[in-house]
Amino acid sequence: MSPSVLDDRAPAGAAPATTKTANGNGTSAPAPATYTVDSNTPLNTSMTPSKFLSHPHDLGIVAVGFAGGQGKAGVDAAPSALIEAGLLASLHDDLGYNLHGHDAVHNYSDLIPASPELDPPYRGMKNPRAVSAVTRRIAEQVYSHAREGRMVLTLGGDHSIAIGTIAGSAQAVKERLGKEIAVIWVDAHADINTPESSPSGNIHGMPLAFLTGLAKEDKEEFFGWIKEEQRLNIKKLVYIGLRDVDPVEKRILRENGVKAFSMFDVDRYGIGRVMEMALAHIGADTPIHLSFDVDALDPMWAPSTGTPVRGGLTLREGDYICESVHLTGQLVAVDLVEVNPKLAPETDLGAHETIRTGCSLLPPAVPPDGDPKHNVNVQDSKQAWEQSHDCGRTFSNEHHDPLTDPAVADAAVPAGIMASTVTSGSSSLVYERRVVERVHRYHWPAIQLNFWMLIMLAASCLIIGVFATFVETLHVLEQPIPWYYPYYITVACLTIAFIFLLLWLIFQRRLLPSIVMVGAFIIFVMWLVGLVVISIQLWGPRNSISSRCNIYVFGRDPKPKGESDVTRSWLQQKSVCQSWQAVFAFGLIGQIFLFWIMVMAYSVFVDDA
Ligand SMILES: NC(=[NH2+])NCCC[C@H](N)C(=O)O
Repeated sequence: MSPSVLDDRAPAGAAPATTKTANGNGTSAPAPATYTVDSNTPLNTSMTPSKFLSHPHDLGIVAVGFAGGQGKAGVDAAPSALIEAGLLASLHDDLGYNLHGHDAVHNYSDLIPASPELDPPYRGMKNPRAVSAVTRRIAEQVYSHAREGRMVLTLGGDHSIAIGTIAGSAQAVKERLGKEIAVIWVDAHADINTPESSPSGNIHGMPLAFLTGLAKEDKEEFFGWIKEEQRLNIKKLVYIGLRDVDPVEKRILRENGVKAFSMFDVDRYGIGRVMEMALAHIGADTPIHLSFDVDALDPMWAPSTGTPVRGGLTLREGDYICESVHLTGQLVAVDLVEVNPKLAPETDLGAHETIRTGCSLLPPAVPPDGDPKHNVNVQDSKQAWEQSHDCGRTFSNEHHDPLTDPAVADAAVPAGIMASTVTSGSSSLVYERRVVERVHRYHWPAIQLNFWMLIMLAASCLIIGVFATFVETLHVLEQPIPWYYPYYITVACLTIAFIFLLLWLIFQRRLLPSIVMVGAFIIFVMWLVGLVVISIQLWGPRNSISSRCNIYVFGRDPKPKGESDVTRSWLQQKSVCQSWQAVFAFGLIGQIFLFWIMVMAYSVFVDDA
C-alpha cells in the first residue's frame, strides 16, 4: 500500500527519538540491539515486485456510493469526499498509476428498490434485496478489473460491499492463477454474524458469513448468487483490530479456528509482530485482499464512522498494516469502507480528520516495476508520499492537530511511551502511543545448520563415550586419571548444551547470530585446548600413544591369534588405540565445524543486517 515508513529506521544503539512522519504524526522509535541499519539505505518505496498482478501499474477503481448495509445515511458520500480530497489525483499524478473505472461514483439506483416497502426484511436482514443486488454488481465490477491482472481499489460504502469485492477478486484470482485468496480484515468488528445471529439486522455485520458459506441461502435475490469460486476459505481469513465482537461471532471464530488479532494482541505484541504472525499464517504464495474498515482505527483518528469503538489502532498502526501488506508483493485488492463524512461527532472537523485518515491509509505505494517513470529517487518518493498523504489539503487546517503541534510532538518520550494531551473542544483526553517493537529477521541456512548440529552432536557424544570408558578403565586399573579426560568430557557436554540452546532459540524464533558467534567462540577455544592436549598425547615427543600403538599394536608381528589372554589384551589395546584415533578425528572435525558456524553466523549477520 503506502510507501514504506520514512522514519522507522534508527541506527543501532540510538536513543529513542521522536520523529515526524510526513503525515504529521510522531513516532517513538527505540532501537534494540538487534536492529541495525545502514544509514545509506534508501527509502524502500517502490521496488516491491508484485507476485500476482500482471499489470501492476494499473489500478481499477470502484467507487461505491452505497449505504444500504446499515442504517446511517452518509457513508455513501465517502467516495466523492475522498476523491474531492485528492485521493485519485494522488494515485495518478504522484504515484503514476493508470486508473481505470475512476470516472464514476456508482449509486446503483437502478438496483435499489424504489421504496423501503418493496424491500422488506428477510431472515431479519434489512434491505436484503438492495444489498444483494448491489454487491452482486460490485462483484462483477471488481472481477472485471481483477481479471485483467490489475490491483483493485474499492472505496465504500459500508462494509456489506465486501461481499461483492471479495467475491469478485476471489473468482478472478481463481480463474487467473488457480489459487485461493486470503483476506486481511482490519476492523473493530468481526462482521461474521449470520442473519439469525445478527443483533441489528444490518448486513454490514454479516459479509463474512455469506462469503465463507456460514450463512447459506439459495434464493438468488438474497445472496444465492454467490458461487463456490467466489467464496472465501475461512482458514484464509485473518482479522486485525477486533474489539467489539458479538457473542455468537466469538463462538464462530473459536469453532472455526479463525486467526484473529484483537486490540489486546496489538497491545501485547505490537503491530510489527502481529503483522509478522498474520502474514506467516497466510503464507508467501497467497494473493491478499485487504479489507480495511476505518472503524478499526481509534475514533480519535476516524471519528466519522457509523459504529465507532474506542480503544482502536493508531493512525500509524493502520498505515503500518497497509505498508507491510504492500511490501509482501501479494496484495491484489483493497477496500476502504465505513468512512461517513456526514457523521462528525463533537467537532465539525471529524469528517475532515476521517477523510485525511483514509487518504493516509491509501493509496497503495508506487507500483512495483522496472518502469523508469516509477524508478523515483528517494527525494521524489518522499515528495510523492507527502503529497499523497496530504490529500485532505482542500480543508481548512486551522484546528489544533496534536501531532503536528511542535509543542506536543517534541514532548519528552518517557520510557518508550509518548503521551500527548489532545484538546478537542472542551474535553481533554490522553493519547498513548504504543511503541512497535522492531523484529529483525535473520535467514539461517537451515540445512547447513541442521548438519552442523548433527555432526557436533556426534563428535561430542563420541568424545564423551571414549573418554568415559578410559576413565573407567583407569579407575579399575587403579591408575591416576589425567586432567584432560574430564576436561574434554566437560567441553563435549557444554557443546551438547549449546546445541540444545540453539534448538530452543530456533524454536523461539530468536536465534541471533551474535549469540551463536560468542557461544561458538568460547567452545572453540576450549575445544582447541583439548585437541592440542590429545595431539600431544598421541604424537608428543616422548612415549607417545601413536608410537606405542605403532610398535605394540599395529606393527606387532606376528599378530597374536587364538583364544588366549595375549590375544585378548592385544585386541583390547588395539581398540584403545583406535579409540584415540577416533577421538582425534572427531576432535578435529569438531574444531573445523566450530570455526564454520562462526563464519556462518557472521555471514547471516552481515547478509541480513
Ligand atoms: N462493519 C461494521 N461497522 N460492522 C458493525 C457490526 C456491528 C454488529 N456486530 C452488527 O452485527 O450489527
